[in-house]
Amino acid sequence: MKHNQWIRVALDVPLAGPFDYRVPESLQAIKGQRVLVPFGRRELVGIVLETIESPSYPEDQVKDILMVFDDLSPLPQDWLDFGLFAASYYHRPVGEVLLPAMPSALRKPGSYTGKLSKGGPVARLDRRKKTAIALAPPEDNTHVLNEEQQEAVDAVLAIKGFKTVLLHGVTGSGKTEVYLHLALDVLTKGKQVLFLVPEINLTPQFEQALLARFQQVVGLDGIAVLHSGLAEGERLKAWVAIQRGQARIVLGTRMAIFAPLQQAGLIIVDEEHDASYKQQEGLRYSARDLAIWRAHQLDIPVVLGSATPSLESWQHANVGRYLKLTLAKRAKTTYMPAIKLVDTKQIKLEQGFAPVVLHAIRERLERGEQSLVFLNRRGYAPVIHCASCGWMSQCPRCSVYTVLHRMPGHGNVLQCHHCGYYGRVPVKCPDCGNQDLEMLGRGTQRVEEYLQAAFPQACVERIDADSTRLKGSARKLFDRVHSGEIDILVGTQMVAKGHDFRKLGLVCVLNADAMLFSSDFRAPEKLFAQLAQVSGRAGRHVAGGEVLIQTAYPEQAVYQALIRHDYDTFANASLEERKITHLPPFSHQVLISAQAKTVNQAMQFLLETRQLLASQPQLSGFQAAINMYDPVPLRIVRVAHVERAQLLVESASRPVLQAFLGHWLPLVQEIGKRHRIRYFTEVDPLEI
Ligand SMILES: Nc1ncnc2c1ncn2[C@@H]1O[C@H](COP(=O)(O)OP(=O)(O)OP(=O)(O)O)[C@@H](O)[C@H]1O
Ligand SMILES: [Zn+2]
Repeated sequence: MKHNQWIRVALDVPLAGPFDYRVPESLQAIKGQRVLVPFGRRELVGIVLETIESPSYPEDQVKDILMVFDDLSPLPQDWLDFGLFAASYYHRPVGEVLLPAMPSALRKPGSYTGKLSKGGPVARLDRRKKTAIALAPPEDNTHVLNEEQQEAVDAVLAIKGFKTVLLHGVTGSGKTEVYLHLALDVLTKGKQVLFLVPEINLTPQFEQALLARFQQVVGLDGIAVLHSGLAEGERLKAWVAIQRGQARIVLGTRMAIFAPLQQAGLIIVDEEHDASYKQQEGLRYSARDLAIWRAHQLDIPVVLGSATPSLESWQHANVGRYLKLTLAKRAKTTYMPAIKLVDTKQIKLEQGFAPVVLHAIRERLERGEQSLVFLNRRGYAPVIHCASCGWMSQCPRCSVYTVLHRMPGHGNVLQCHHCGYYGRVPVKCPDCGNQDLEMLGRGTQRVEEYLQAAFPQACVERIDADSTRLKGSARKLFDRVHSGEIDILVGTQMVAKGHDFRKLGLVCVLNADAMLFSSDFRAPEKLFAQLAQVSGRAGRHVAGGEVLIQTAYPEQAVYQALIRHDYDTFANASLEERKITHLPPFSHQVLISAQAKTVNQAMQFLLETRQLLASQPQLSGFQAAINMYDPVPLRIVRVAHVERAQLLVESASRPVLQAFLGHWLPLVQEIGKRHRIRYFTEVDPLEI
């Protein structure tokens, strides 16, 4: 047999490639294997994409690969194809998709070369003593499915091959139980289940449920968890178990969509509407959208679950492209919580609280029930201000205010939520010398402090990005909520979704209006989802759940739909508006965001790229079908001394938009090089 001499390799470098190499006689390299190659002055790990007849540049310039790693079986063809699809859809080099998907130990040259490598990371992992001790599985509370749940399970099990299912179940309707029943069926057929959740904080709750239900079926090593909070070794262990087919259930956040599954039978995407499925840097992918492509590729069903589906998914279900299944009732209490609007125009607030809200918290305390105070703003106060001259605490690097934080042991600091800047709190106004600086507004820290003072007998805790910075601290806090130890919980969106708190009777929402007048066309959709989710934490196990939303605009449609628990009407009306205004899901969008020293430079670059549509003959065919908006500065124009502007491109047809990008983006890249400007491309942006 002829020695296959030439291979094409995916490398994690920001260049288009292709990268071709020679395989010396002494080595064998096949598709899907990882290889060590020289690249410039460095050595890199790459993935063999294919063997080729001849390289795409002169043979004498082609270098030899240095090593082949065969400590794992080659990555499967369908995994490579999946990466190639994602790369082409999001217009990124394939190496930037495939390599970052893997644990770093498998793509670092250092883990295979040098004295300490000892046969590479997989061998080291295998040699390590198996420490997994079979603990008794956690208590399982399997439920007999109610009628709605049973119908949903039956409908999914009847599917042959690929189908997207939208499971629209109100909060607390028992979607998890449906997922678990589906998973059991798939596992008994010997297939794998991929289970995506939006947030790391939700993984322990689901991991417990999966262990309880399936540890006997698949063994302790049969469940692998993948998320960005894992230590490197844990991530490697999970990856190896998945690629070897030992892990039967893969639970993870968005990154888990790139798991090298061996025999997948079902993909589940819980809280499919959640923006956390969108990666906001590097490869800006949507794990929800990729899950649908992956299921299609593997010819298996994919279940998207939500109480408040994204309007994209809702529209697909309305026209019959997705199978819509509904859970209209709560599983335990059968009652939805009563949602009431507290009109703040009429009343004087006490530290941001309406008297009825404080009264309601007191009542729940007396009954031994928990209350959740939801406020999407962390820190102590959003800004400090001088009443005599109007000075405000502005970030020196960004066009935003710095937020006052109380740092235990460090006193007060001003912190920028955009660039990470820290500064001292001035003792007097830097402009006029006035010594009475005021705090404006309130964040979670200030609310926590006030509630503790107002209810000294209660256990008040705060869950937000600050209180959970240390590894494991979020889990501890959530455990304390579940155990009932915490009486009043103050939290940001971290606590709003997915959690099944048993003793929580009351939810209070403080600053909902902040999102009401955003320029983003998705703002009402997001607000409805967020409020419905946080409301859904109330009264899941006890009757009499109540939600109090403080607002100065109770007549707004989004609030009116919310108090009636009427997602359907809200979603359909929103879709009508989107249709008239040609917005997604009735059009498809791509965003180019440019960053420069001055916003003018960024705008100039975008204007030039915009003009290509009219000036380049090869783009003229697209003029009728592509709509380009005027470039605009971002709402927060400067972050860390960099100014930003964006250009939105739109088309009614996804394939036309994709074809256009294929022609246009290489020209954009040339202009970018000429202007020496940093920019990124985002297909299907969620925030505009
Ligand atoms: N058939 C059933 N009978 C009784 N209780 C059930 C049944 N199914 C589920 N439950 C219980 O109902 C509660 C809510 O279920 P679950 O957390 O799955 O809701 P969910 O639909 O995921 O809600 P959310 O969208 O708010 O996350 C859980 O405590 C669960 O154990
Ligand atoms: Zn800043």
